[in-house]
Amino acid sequence: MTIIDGKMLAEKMQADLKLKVARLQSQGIVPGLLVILVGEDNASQIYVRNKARVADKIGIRSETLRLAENVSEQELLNVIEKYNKDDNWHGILVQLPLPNHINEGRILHAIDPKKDVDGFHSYNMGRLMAGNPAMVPSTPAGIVEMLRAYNVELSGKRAVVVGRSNIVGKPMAMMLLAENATVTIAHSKTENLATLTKEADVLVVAIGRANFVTADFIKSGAVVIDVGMNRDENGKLCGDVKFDEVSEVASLITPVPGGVGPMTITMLMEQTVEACMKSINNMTDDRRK
Ligand SMILES: NC(=O)C1=CN([C@@H]2O[C@H](COP(=O)(O)OP(=O)(O)OC[C@H]3O[C@@H](n4cnc5c(N)ncnc54)[C@H](OP(=O)(O)O)[C@@H]3O)[C@@H](O)[C@H]2O)C=CC1
Ligand SMILES: Nc1nc(=O)c2c([nH]1)NC[C@@H]1CN(c3ccc(C(=O)N[C@@H](CCC(=O)O)C(=O)O)cc3)C=[N+]21
Repeated sequence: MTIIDGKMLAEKMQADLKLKVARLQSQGIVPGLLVILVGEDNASQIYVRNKARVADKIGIRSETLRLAENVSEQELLNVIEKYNKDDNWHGILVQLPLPNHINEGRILHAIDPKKDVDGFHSYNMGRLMAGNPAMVPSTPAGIVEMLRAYNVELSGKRAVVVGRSNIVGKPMAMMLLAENATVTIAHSKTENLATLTKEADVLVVAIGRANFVTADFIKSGAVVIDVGMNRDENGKLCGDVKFDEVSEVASLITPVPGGVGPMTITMLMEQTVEACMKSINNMTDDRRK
């Protein structure tokens, strides 16, 4: 069994990105990422801090806009509109979850699809579904990168994705399909879940249930990707997969921490740089017109 080292792969990609950003900087261009955080959710605070740290390391200018828990939907929409128009910011990200009084869909739709570095706008979701992706969600994109780096064959293989959220499960299934895997999506209503997952050559678990997936869910030699970010009964960070026993059955497995998480952040940075480069090209195109 081999442990997929997401942290190391992420650091390697960050080093490449840093060079790319340095080249842009030498032309006087600095990619900018604006993160909007509403309220005081503990986990969100940590993720947002991690994003800012990685952005800084790569040379991306980032700012975290902190809004009060009770900010109105209209105020948040106004803020987004302001940054949509501001050419200094190439990426805009609204950290999820949002407080209940705010309609998440309405907020995500307000972000200019060109600046939607999370890939959550339905325009970008549609592009992914149509097989012509533009901005894509960073978690599944990072997983595809990891599978590629570890030479995991996907074409013709059985892939099972457990979880059907718009930010992980659904886009993950689309990306695996694009790699010619035979894809099944499972969720909380799925019957005989372990029988289904036992057929998977590649199993992606994104449900948010600490240590839910045990060795009896796993086909011998399967590749297991654990997206979960949970706290166990001792408050320790853990995934959706019981690592100790599943790693005995799997051929490749991601750990938590050090697996999917660092890749998520890195892909977000890559899309920010991408958005910046595209915006420059568009400006040049406009001048040519
Ligand atoms: N490492 C990273 O970069 C990231 C980690 N995460 C983590 O991944 C996990 C999932 O996140 P997210 O997709 O946003 O979560 P959501 O809560 O939005 O979705 C969870 C999904 O899991 C399904 N589910 C829940 N319980 C079960 C069960 N017992 N059996 C089968 N399916 C089940 C739900 O089914 P149904 O639809 O029927 O309710 C739902 O589709 C969380 O722990 C989150 O913190 C998330 C994003 C990035
Ligand atoms: N608009 C939006 N975009 C997101 O991408 C987004 C979001 N909202 N809301 C929440 C989820 C969750 N998420 C994680 C990112 C990094 C780690 C990460 O870096 N994890 C580290 C450990 C972190 C720690 O020590 O706590 C690791 O796995 O090694 C985890 C989870 C992004 N999300």
